[in-house]
Amino acid sequence: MEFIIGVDLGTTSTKVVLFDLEGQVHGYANKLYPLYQDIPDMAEEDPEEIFQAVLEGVREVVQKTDAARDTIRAVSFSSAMHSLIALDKDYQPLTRVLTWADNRAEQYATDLKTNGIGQAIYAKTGTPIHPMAPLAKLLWLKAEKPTIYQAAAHYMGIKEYVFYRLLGVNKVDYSIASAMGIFNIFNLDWDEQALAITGLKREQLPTPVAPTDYVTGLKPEYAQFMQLAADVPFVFGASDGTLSNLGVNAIKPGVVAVTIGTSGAVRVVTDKPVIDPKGRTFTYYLDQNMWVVGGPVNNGGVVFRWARDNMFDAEKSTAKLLGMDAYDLLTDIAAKVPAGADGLIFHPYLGGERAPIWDANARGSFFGLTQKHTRAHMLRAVLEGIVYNLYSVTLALEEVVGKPTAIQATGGFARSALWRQMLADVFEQPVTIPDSFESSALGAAVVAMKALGIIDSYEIMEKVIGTTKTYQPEPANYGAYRDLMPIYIRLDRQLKSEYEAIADYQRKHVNKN
Ligand SMILES: Nc1ncnc2c1ncn2[C@@H]1O[C@H](COP(=O)(O)OP(=O)(O)O)[C@@H](O)[C@H]1O
Ligand SMILES: O=C(CO)[C@@H](O)[C@H](O)COP(=O)(O)O
Repeated sequence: MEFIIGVDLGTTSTKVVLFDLEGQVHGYANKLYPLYQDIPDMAEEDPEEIFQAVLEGVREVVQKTDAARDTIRAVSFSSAMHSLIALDKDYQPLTRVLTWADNRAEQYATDLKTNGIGQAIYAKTGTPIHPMAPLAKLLWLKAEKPTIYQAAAHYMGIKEYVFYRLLGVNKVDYSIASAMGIFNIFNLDWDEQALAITGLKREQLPTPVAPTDYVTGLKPEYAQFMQLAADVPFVFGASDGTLSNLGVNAIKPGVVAVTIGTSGAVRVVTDKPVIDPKGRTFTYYLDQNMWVVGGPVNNGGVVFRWARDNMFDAEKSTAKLLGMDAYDLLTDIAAKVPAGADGLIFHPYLGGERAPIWDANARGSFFGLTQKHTRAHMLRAVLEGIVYNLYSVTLALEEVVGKPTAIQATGGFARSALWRQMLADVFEQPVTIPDSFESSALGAAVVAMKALGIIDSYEIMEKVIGTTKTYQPEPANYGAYRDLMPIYIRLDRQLKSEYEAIADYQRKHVNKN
């Protein structure tokens, strides 16, 4: 039997999955690392920790399974988008990884929006103007970290860094490049205007290549450590979001992929870039004539993680004693509360928010608290709030690409039966979820199949997606959501004017160092 390894560089962990050529999973490793958020708006990762996670994850998967090293046809990559590392002339990092969740470049994104340059650049790059993107991060480095900016000979994202360390190449796939805010999606090259305003020379950036491009020449020490043949092809692959659409087979018109990982997103594939006159949606490259259009949210599973770590310490310890995953224990607790959390509404904007409100100053809140509400209600409201938010993104996306005909979902949230059902209930539409929810890693493996000529089109997804389950909306639940959703959306608008004030307060008074 032959295998392909799919590696997904996520925000808080790297997943390594061993697939056979039919898409069946034969091995899995998940290596966690911290997201450093020491001060408000900061969200960094350590490139070395991620590199080690890749080495150890691949080694574990190869060792644990009976995959002899010569049966591995390729290693292919998926990666979180928008990451940026500045490096010196010897390719030594001068910064940690600035991630999509890092909002420190907020002012530079706002300036671009107000002076009109932003809209012009968005129309060519397809990346919404926002601190998430390297475009704004570069302007922030230039203005606020001049020593680093002056010393930086190279800039790259985390996937490019991993490739550079493993194979000594400096290339970026079109998909990751198209999420940087400085890449012209119409000629698949760096955008001159974006280079001019950031002051970058194209030599400072990796060479753009197709996701199906690959290289060989793994450095001997890493080949030995990961127990891989030195000539195994490393396929560049693409971004996690675009690959996730491929991995859940949401590639036909109208089929929407909803992801809740650390972040979240709602996406649909189109045959050409779609530019929203209001600048609210992204268009990222997946393949020739395949573009992924959608809205990203900051506040996906990371908000459940916050609730677990800050409100449920005792339950975390109990879960540990019982040998259970704390998330499972917590979703059991939330399941005991009725749909709608007895009228408690939670806005999940702990990390500011991108789609649908595009406001980095947005902050979270509970609304409707009474004496009746318990921590269990708050927990259920947290899970519901994350889904309400994604539903509002879907409504906004409808304006740009039309109504969804089917919904496929994926991401860490899919481990919870309660959360899966909640998605179908809030959306009031059947939701299909593959049993194997590592859809970005599967997408990466399928890109490798195309790269190696094993398949010639992505039509194969129908077969390799494996077993799926469809969740039907439950009438006993969706009545509550129908009533609460309009209140959630109205509140959103009413709170808007206060977000800036509270965010300003926090920037001035909370953890200033
Ligand atoms: N058993 C579980 N039940 C519910 N949610 C879970 C469970 N395990 C993980 N999650 C959610 O999935 C999120 C991680 O998603 P995942 O897609 O694995 O991560 P990444 O964004 O790093 O790729 C966590 O923050 C958590 O909210
Ligand atoms: O934020 C986005 C895209 O805008 C995400 O697609 C990131 O790329 C991170 O993904 P996860 O780690 O949350 O899965």
